[in-house]
Amino acid sequence: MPHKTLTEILLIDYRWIIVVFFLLPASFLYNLFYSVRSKIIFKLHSAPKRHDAKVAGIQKQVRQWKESGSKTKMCTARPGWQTMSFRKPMYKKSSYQINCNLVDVLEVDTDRKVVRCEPLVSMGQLSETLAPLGWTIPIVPELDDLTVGGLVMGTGVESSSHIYGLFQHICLSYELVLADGSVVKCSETENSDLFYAVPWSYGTLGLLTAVEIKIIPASTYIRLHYEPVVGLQNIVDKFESASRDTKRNQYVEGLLYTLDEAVIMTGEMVEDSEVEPEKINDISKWYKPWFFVHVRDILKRREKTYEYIPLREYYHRHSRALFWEIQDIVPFGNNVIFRYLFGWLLPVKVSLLKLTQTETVKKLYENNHIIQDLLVPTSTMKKCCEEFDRLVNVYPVWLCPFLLPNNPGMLQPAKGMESDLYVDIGVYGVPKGRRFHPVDTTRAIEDLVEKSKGFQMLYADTYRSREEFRRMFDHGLYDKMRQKYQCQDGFPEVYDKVNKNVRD
Ligand SMILES: Cc1cc2nc3c(=O)[nH]c(=O)nc-3n(C[C@H](O)[C@H](O)[C@H](O)COP(=O)(O)OP(=O)(O)OC[C@H]3O[C@@H](n4cnc5c(N)ncnc54)[C@H](O)[C@@H]3O)c2cc1C
Ligand SMILES: NC(=O)C1=CN([C@@H]2O[C@H](COP(=O)(O)OP(=O)(O)OC[C@H]3O[C@@H](n4cnc5c(N)ncnc54)[C@H](OP(=O)(O)O)[C@@H]3O)[C@@H](O)[C@H]2O)C=CC1
Ligand SMILES: CC(C)=CCC[C@@H](C)[C@H]1CC[C@H]2C3=C(CC[C@]12C)[C@@]1(C)CC[C@H](O)C[C@@H]1CC3
Repeated sequence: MPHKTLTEILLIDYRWIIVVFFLLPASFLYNLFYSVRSKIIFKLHSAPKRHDAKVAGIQKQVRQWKESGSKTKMCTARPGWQTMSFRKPMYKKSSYQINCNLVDVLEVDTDRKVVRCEPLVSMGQLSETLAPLGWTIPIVPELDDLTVGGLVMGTGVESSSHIYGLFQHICLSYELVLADGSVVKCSETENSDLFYAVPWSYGTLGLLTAVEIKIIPASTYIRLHYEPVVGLQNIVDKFESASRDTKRNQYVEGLLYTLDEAVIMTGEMVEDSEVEPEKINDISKWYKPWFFVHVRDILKRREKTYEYIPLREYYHRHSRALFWEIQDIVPFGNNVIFRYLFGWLLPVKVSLLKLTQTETVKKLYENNHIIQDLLVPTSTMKKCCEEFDRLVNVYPVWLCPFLLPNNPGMLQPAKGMESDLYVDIGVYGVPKGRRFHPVDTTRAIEDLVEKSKGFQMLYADTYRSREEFRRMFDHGLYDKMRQKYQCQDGFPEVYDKVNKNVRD
């Protein structure tokens, strides 16, 4: 690397100074402000009254776009640095941006078992609203700042997905503003073709304005069992059998620490009366070790054990360490002194990290880092883990099972007519293999995923060509919906929003 300036040294080698002294306090204040605001708005019940006016505002903007000659395509005005992806979308600059300031939980209907919310509601905000009422959505993707809109239009997966499927599968209806400015509601029974086409459409069929999501009763604690397993075949067998045992295991997750060693975690909600107080672990308390370190210690001790974790803390267990990505930015972040002094300021907001990363840091990540989630049938899990080990050799690896039902839409299960059990293999970190090349290696991984009849999560870089992309994702229904709702002028195709050339 050429000679670095003092500013570069500060921004790359000592990025933690910026993070610890500026970004952490800023994240804390930001979260505090919005948490208080969200509570007040929810208590006042003012959001539902304002929702229709806000939707009318979006319709007005779409009509203005039409009147201005529909020259460029539309997208939301949410700035690229705020999104939960390593990249900034470049198409935003040249698109007609529609301001969708829809940030509130609208209604919790415990009779119908539904929560209705606006698309910018975050997972942290939603779990914080529902938990005190004794309810939860069945799948809570773990990073606090993931939004309902992003998870519907992209996808969401969590350790309860082996029962409930992906985030789209717990959604009951969507309200959208279409390219002609009209508002439409779709569900399994109303405009069902549109309902099935919306997930993975990345805002290219319409602008999402509200989502109804199923809710289930929530306990205060979950009992989490940790089982260290040695040998890849044993790991795969244990993971698969745990995932298929949906009666016993409400939550299943694996952390693979080497190709041969993993901890498989299974959990269930428990009544307060079942909780053994001496076995409670408040894992998100500021002085506690990061979750993946806690689990690694259990692996080192080869200790089969269990503990009781407050439900919200379990849901957001990977937020504080951004899975394990924060260790590259604040290497001493898990040190006990740091945790006691600054731990309470975590998690740092991904959006602020993105906003303050310099071009050099971005290039460093681009060339020496991988962030990918590969969704493959569990029958191919062993082969995929072996190949990812050969290609990138990054650990820990996140293993999260999910059920893929045979619904119409972009994702078709490998087995054709039947729903299938899949696994999300998440590789995040610095590849140790000397052979790593950002494009060639990612393409090799993508080829393997395609051969395995799997899918790539699209918040991450994709180097597929348009044809390869269309082979991975079934565009049959999507193309029909784009025609039916005259999207050609209004919105780009999914590929034109997610391919590497339109992301910086
Ligand atoms: C662009 C953008 C715009 C937004 N606009 C709005 C808006 O206008 N209105 C709005 O309401 N929200 C908005 N949000 C969402 C908001 O900023 C936050 O993401 C959200 O409110 C944070 O909620 P949280 O309490 O879960 O987060 P945190 O800051 O993590 O938590 C707050 C409190 O919960 C505790 N806590 C954290 N994790 C756990 C856990 N696992 N278990 C138990 N306790 C825990 C903490 O100790 C803390 O006391 C916006 C987000 C974005 C990205
Ligand atoms: N556990 C998990 O499941 C995790 C999931 N993720 C991924 O992160 C992404 C979500 O991140 P987040 O920051 O919340 O979302 P983003 O802002 O990244 O939005 C994702 C896509 O959804 C579109 N979109 C969002 N809101 C609307 C709306 N109201 N109307 C129309 N289109 C909309 C965006 O369109 P536009 O470009 O026009 O704004 C964009 O194409 C998903 O892709 C998800 O798969 C990441 C980490 C963990
Ligand atoms: C559980 C699933 C499905 C995905 C988890 C993905 C996360 C690990 C990544 C999503 C966005 C990523 C970003 C970073 C680290 C990894 C993620 C949190 C950075 C914070 C890394 C440092 C850069 O400077 C900014 C990145 C922003 C996005």
